Amino acid sequence: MSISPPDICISHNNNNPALSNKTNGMRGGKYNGNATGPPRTRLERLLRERELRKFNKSLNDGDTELSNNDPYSPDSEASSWFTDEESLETISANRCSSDGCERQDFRASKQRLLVVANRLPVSAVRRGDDSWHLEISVGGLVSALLGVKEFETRWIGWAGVNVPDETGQKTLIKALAEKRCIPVFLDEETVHQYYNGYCNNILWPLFHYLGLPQEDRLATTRSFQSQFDAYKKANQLFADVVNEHYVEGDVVWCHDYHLMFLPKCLKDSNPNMKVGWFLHTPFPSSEIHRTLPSRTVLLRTVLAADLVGFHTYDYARHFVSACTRILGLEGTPEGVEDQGKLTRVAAFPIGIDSDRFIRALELPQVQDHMKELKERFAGRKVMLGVDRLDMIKGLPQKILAFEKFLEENPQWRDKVVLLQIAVPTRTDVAEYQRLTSQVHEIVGRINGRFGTLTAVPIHHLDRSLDFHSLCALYAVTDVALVTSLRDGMNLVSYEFVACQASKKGVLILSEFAGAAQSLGAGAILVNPWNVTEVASAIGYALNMPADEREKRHHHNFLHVTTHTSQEWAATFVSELNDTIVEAQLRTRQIPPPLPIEVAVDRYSQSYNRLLILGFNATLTEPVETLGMKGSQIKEMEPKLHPDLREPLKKLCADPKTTIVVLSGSDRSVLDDNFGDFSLWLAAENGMFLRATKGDWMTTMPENLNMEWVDSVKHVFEYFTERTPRSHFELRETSLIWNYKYADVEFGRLQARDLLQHLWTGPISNASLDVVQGSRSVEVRSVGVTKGAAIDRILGEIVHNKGMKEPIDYVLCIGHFLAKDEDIYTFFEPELPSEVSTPVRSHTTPPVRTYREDRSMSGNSRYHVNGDVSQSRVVDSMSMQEGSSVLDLQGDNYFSCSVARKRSNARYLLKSSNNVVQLLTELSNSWIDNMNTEASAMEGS
Ligand SMILES: O=P(O)(O)OC[C@H]1O[C@H](O[C@H]2O[C@H](CO)[C@@H](O)[C@H](O)[C@H]2O)[C@H](O)[C@@H](O)[C@@H]1O
Ligand SMILES: O=c1ccn([C@@H]2O[C@H](COP(=O)(O)OP(=O)(O)O)[C@@H](O)[C@H]2O)c(=O)[nH]1
Repeated sequence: MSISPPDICISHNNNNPALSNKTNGMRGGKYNGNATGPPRTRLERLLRERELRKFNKSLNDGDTELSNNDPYSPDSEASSWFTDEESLETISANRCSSDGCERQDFRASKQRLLVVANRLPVSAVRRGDDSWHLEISVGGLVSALLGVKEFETRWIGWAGVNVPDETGQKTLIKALAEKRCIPVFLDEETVHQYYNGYCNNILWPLFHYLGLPQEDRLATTRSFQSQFDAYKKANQLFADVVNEHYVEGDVVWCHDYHLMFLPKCLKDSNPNMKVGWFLHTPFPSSEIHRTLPSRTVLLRTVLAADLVGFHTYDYARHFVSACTRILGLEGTPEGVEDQGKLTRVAAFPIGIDSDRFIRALELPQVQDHMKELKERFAGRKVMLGVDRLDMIKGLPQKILAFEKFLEENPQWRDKVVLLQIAVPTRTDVAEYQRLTSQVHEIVGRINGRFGTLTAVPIHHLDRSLDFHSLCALYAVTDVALVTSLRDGMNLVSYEFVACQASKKGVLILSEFAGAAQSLGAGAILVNPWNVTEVASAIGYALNMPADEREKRHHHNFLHVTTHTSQEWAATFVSELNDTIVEAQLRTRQIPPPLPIEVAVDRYSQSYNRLLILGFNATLTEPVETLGMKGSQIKEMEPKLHPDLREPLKKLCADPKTTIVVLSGSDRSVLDDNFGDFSLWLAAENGMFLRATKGDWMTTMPENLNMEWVDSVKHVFEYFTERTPRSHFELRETSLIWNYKYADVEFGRLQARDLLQHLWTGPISNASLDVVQGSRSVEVRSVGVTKGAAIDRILGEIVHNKGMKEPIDYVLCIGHFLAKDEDIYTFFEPELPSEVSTPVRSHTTPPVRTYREDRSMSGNSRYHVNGDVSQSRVVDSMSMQEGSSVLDLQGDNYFSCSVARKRSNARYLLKSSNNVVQLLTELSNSWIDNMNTEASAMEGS
């Protein structure tokens, strides 16, 4: 195959093709969106990345063909998992001289990838003081990652051995460097507490639904803290090694439950590092995860990553659910959001390097081995199990099901054999030792029961096989039996399918393995706990007609050969790169932090200031975790932040400052919290107003239609009854159903249902706004927004105070719903007139100017976008004729969102704690000014 030089140029300096706009010239790129411009959406970017990968693959295929005569070729005798990778590098270097620079450029642009996993692909065995033997490690994580060749990869991990001495460490580092591996040295005690203890005795069983250790529960409880400390310490050691080897632009890919702390450790030392985390085991239902004493911290540390991946959609869903239920965070279709920061969560089903298995079957030594096996088991059907000797693999259940099959089908007793490869694993953990004895005991019993002098029904091997023996075994098998009680994916099932192109044997697969979601259509799915069901599946498989076997095999073979480990890694890395691009775009849309000094300085230099303050989440204490804690009842009644009392009092006492608390809450809530301050209260989104010294008055437009209330109330009552811990409030101008203290997910489902009811029923013809908060649904009459109310409120205040000077400073801060953000634009001279809001009905256009107009009648009116506001006519004779009520001189306007990063406000304050700081500084600046003025007076 010849490959013409590509009309594609990948930037040398930029490792991420998604970021390079030079890739646009790609020939035949269907997804460029626009032929020359950069892709605009996330999907466009990802599709283009995919195209690019396909193109790169075609280049690699060219290399493979060229490499057939190469001594390092994967097909050659010298083939090993490492020489595969080395050969690619060698070929690339060799080709440079003959093939010109472009190919060299392509190679140079390979993304550097740091794979960080507890286990290195090789385990080290010490042969002497300075000599080491390296053995391939067994397990799906290693198999899959060794298939990944598209990147310039370094692997960081533990070599499975304690190396206390300096000579040993130095020589091992050198030996591993040849395999592109970098060791993390863990001492014996750390391995005991971190790996055997916390990882394999606590997290592993829990994530596989086996619960926390039951036996010797007290001892486990006592040792929990020390094991967890060791876990954190080990994760930090991994982070230290990553930091040592990290080069800017690298992608750091952390793997598995051993390293849940790692993303946080890495981001703490370098927030710009691209960090992904992938879990190879299941992530259990949040109900299981909730039992873990360190449940909160482990979720938080993982969320520090940019991208979090799982084998299946179910695991991803469970993780998001744990984050919403346990951390009280927002779960979105893209991932988990915390204060505007998104951690993307998605499913990336792993695969195998299928070509490697298919090619291996052609090798003479594999063919010879297959021949031997066929002769050895001639006249008998071969059933195969290949598992690490782990309780999650359901070995006792598998063997018992086979026993039942033999019991019920005597005609098969001398016609079938079960070959079970049981690879010893985690042998220092007591649970695994017990399992080994149990399996041996059952196998012995069955062989004694059904064996003859010349043959036994079960051949059980307590060891691992080399790659070629395994391939031969897969190829001669009639029925593979995978009965995991839970399994992240299970690559053995994939490998079996890859090796069955000629035999087309049957796969019996546990429905609790991740692989059931991808190979379920071709396999016979079973519940491994149901021994009777598995026994009858064995019978069905052994008797299956050839055409059915072929169909089933074909289906799975297609999947295994297209969803490869290369594809898996490339997709993950590409999405990780894109997540960074996306985060940068999002960051650009977030308002900058409020420059508090400037805001205070301008405040102190102005003469007639207006402060508009929201209440909930602005003047109240921040609530860290919603929905899980015992203090919910207290939180249900919003209370003024205690640290705000003093500054607020001082500000109220300043004659140059007018304060309005503008809230969605009803009047009694504002009365309770602010009754003893001297300020203005605007309740129910500004529909009611009072100076604290006076009575409530309404600012409601006169023709507000409230006929809808009863019918909406019925719907709200219905949903409140059916959603524990939800409640609704009936206000004069709106109805709000709140599920902030209910189960978040159930609340959200109910909210969806409720909206459906409303839109198809009571409000289908009414002129209403339906405003969806993050945990609430509010129905309001059209025109009930804070922005719409502010002109009426302002009119009243100007009139009431007899203001003579225009307002020359406005500070407007709140945690307002998008619908109410029209308050910001009311004062904003620059913004475009369209404000996006998540409501159905038309919103009042934002107001650009606010000025008195006496030309229409004897009374003054306020201009709204050039039109005259119909809502209120104010007699403000006190203001000079024709003059503006507002004179903000451009920069004396500070609109500020509290904790909502997606906002039209000019600035952002992180939480109400920052509001405390701001108002304290404002109040002090006034006192400072007074003191200065007093001493000036004294001086004169
Ligand atoms: O390193 P060990 O403690 O000896 O254990 C071996 C590996 O076991 C687990 O493998 C998982 O990863 C596979 C590939 O994604 C998946 O198919 C399988 O279902 C999982 O059990 C473990 O997650 C790895 O970290 C271990 O290295
Ligand atoms: O004697 C053996 C038995 C198994 N394996 C490999 O171990 C991995 C097992 O992965 P799987 O995902 O099935 O389960 P895990 O052991 O990772 O839980 C597969 O790639 C097997 O090829 C091996 O190399 N030699």
